[in-house]
Amino acid sequence: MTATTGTRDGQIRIQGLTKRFGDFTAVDDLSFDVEPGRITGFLGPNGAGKTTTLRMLLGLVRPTSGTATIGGRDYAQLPHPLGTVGAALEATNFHPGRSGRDHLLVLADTASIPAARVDELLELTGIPAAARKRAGGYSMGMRQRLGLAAALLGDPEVLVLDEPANGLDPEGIRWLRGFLKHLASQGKTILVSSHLLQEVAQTVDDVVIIANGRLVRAGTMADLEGTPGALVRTSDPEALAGALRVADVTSTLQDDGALVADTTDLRLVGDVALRAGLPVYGLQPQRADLEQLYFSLTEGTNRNLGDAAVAVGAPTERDAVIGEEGADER
Ligand SMILES: Nc1ncnc2c1ncn2[C@@H]1O[C@H](COP(=O)(O)OP(=O)(O)OP(=O)(O)O)[C@@H](O)[C@H]1O
Repeated sequence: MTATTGTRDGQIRIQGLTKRFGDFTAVDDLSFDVEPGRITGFLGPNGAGKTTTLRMLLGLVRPTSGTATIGGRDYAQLPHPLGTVGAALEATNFHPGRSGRDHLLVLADTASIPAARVDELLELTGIPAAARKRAGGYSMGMRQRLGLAAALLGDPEVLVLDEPANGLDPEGIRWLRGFLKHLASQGKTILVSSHLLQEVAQTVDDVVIIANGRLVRAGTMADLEGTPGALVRTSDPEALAGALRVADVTSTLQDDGALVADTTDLRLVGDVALRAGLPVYGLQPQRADLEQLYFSLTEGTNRNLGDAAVAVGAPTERDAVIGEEGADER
């Protein structure tokens, strides 16, 4: 593959990317861009093809067709891979007898990165003391932080993180959010996968949603959430809709009888109702129901599980699947 034209430094460009395993198409003609200085959520149900896409981007799996480039180059063509892209694909199992710090020191040494950088990153990821203990007893959250520190060793302009919030407690998720926002504010390109839109909704600027290996939505989080409105309940919603129209506010009647006015000005809606002599039983800001929206975009597309399992969110067979990967890639 050759360099793609029209891409900027640090921009990820996925174009017509396809991966077939035998008869099975895991990633199907996928195209999207990921921009520097922004956090992009890469979303899809279990088995949608996120990890396979990330592995192609990182040169770990060969695409059947299409390209996945960073700053216009394939991973294999990057002159300084560690300084260009850092990745944490899954919470790695570190050598149990070695400390996390020693693990990073080995990685740093092979890339001629000074040891001081390791300690700097352990501070940044909040594990300076814990990382001196044997990795055998590390929690999932601890392994996630260590994986993040490893990804940042070469101070890369692009960061690719597969389900980084897995295993983090609420405080850890909050910390991760702030940390990623800080890195994005430095101009880094950050691609974060998750199978839950709500988990990343407060973190990401952009979203790329895939299902069955295909793109179903790409855009800003703000666009996905839509324009916020005001949800109002009254005795005669039709009459209130008419009164709002006179005040230049359009509204939509929901199935449950509530009216959603196309404005964030709750006071205006209350005043209009008062002037129309209508009682207000409830008045609140209305935002998109992200869970419902995400479900409607990806409904029934979990390819790792049967339909019943999708409905109850049962654990996945991903580990077994990933274990098989080597066979195909030899
Ligand atoms: N080596 C392989 N051989 C055969 N099928 C594979 C292989 N690797 C992945 N798959 C299939 O490709 C699909 C996509 O898997 P992938 O791990 O990329 O999904 P994902 O979106 O990352 O899901 P998860 O959230 O569970 O990690 C899965 O349904 C899986 O069964």
